[in-house]
Amino acid sequence: MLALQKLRPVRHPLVQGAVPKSIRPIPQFVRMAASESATADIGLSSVKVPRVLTVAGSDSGGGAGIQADIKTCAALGVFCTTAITALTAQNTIGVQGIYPVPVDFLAKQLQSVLSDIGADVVKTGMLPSAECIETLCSVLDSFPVRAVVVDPVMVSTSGDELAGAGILDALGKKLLPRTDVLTPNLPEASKLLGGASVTTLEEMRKAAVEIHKMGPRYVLIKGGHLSGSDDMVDILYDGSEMHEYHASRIESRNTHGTGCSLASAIAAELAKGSHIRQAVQAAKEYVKETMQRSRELRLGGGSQGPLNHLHRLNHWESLGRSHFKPDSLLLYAVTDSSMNKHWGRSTSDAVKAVIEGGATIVQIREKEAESGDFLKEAEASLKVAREYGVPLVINDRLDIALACDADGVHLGQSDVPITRARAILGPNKIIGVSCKTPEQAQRAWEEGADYIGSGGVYPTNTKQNNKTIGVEGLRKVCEASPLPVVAIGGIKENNVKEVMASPRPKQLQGVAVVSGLFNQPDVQVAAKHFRAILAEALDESYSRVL
Ligand SMILES: Nc1ncnc2c1ncn2[C@@H]1O[C@H](COP(=O)(O)OP(=O)(O)O)[C@@H](O)[C@H]1O
Ligand SMILES: Cc1ncc(COP(=O)(O)O)c(N)n1
Ligand SMILES: [Mg+2]
Repeated sequence: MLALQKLRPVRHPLVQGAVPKSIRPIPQFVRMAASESATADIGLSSVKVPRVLTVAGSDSGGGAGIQADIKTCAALGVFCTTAITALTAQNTIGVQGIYPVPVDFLAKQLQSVLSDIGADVVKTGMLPSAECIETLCSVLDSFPVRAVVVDPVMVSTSGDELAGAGILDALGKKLLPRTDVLTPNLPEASKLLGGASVTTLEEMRKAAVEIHKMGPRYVLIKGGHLSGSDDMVDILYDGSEMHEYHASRIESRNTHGTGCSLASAIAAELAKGSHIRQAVQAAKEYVKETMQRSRELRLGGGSQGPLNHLHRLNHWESLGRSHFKPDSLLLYAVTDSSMNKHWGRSTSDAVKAVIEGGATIVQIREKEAESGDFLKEAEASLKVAREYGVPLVINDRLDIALACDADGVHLGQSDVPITRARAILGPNKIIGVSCKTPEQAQRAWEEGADYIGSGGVYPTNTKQNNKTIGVEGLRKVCEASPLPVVAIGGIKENNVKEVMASPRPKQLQGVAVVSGLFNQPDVQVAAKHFRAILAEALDESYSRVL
């Protein structure tokens, strides 16, 4: 039984002297306030849940605004109430419309929450007008809270204006003196300083000192807009000391709402009782982890994708690929009909033998055959692969892949664009892409590929004028995106271990082999050899880790 905590008397405007008519509370609030003390009298225990009230705009796209605040608070174990200042129509492309909420209705929302549930910390986001700021300040005077975190949202990451002219004056005169933590991004810091340049670390430090003079107890200048820097550093200034919070830049299209999420995470940590510097550190960690876990999220077609705030509760990235398992890239058999003809076997026989030897995925690759023959070969091979439950993809030819309902397709850089292939094949087919460079890998990921084939790692004669990238080039491609990677090009029994040696990029899943499997008298035995060598290579790296 929780010890009955002495409930703070509800400080209600009616007992606090005159309150401007525009925000005089409606009588029933008085009853609700009284009921809280009634509960205390009959001894009901109550768990003291940390509470944040967010006063911000609604982002229809779900990534920023009160949506980001609610999810961030939920992820951090804090109860979040809301007072909506504006509705916005926005998505991953930008802001298409803003509808400010009438300020008297903003006042009603604030009173409803603060006169009943109350708040430990208030966090503000989009405040579209000076009247909105004045209304908030009046209510804060009547319902004081432990801390006020202000994210001075004026320009969204997508570059859209989110606050009307004239709010700077109200912000400076009314809200900043009531602010405990102010969290401007670089464009917002510049706006607060009348357009001064805030684009370097040194200028961030100077801005923190100048903005601190406007009244906030702490200023946190966020460095997410630092261009050309791999260090996403934020600077916290308390009037005497500067504290820097560093993080490596995370390459991701999903950065919408990062600022809102950082500020609401700070508010949540303060509500849980952290000191400001601990709160900022914890919030920075949360945003970094959330960005990392959101990289693979693909929602919307614009460049401003949302974060997966509740990534600790769900693992969408694996859901997104239920049709494809990265470890199926372990031994990737690429058929070659001329080799199979040379050894007197059909492609489907070769497919059966290589799967029985341990191949984990098969690619039917035909550069010469007529479409009709290619389709027949693909259908016969697919039938075999389906019997063993091994995925089978078609090289280059989207039409053949569609015609035989293959499990997917493998595209070269000059083939049908990934987005078109995805639009045609749908979300449940496998799309692999050949990539030689980090840029190609980044693009493959952003456009929705499931895996990357990278090489040629070694010189090969199964593909004409194929630039060799070496193990180093392979690793650069691996590290450029979260996509699983299979190494290809001149892979033989005697160099598999070099390719798979540890420390190995976590994206590298296996090797693709052509002549090492099919220019052999016995395909099944060849596949078994590759599987044995891979097992040693993986075991070695595992044992080395141990
Ligand atoms: N690409 C990135 N990689 C790592 N951290 C980032 C990245 N972009 C922003 N951040 C961090 O996210 C937080 C929000 O910063 P920022 O994006 O500048 O705010 P806003 O969303 O208001 O523009 C800061 O802690 C910043 O350092
Ligand atoms: C309703 C609303 N509030 C805030 C932001 C800023 O979000 P960000 O700058 O992180 O994209 C936004 N885009 N929409
Ligand atoms: Mg941002």
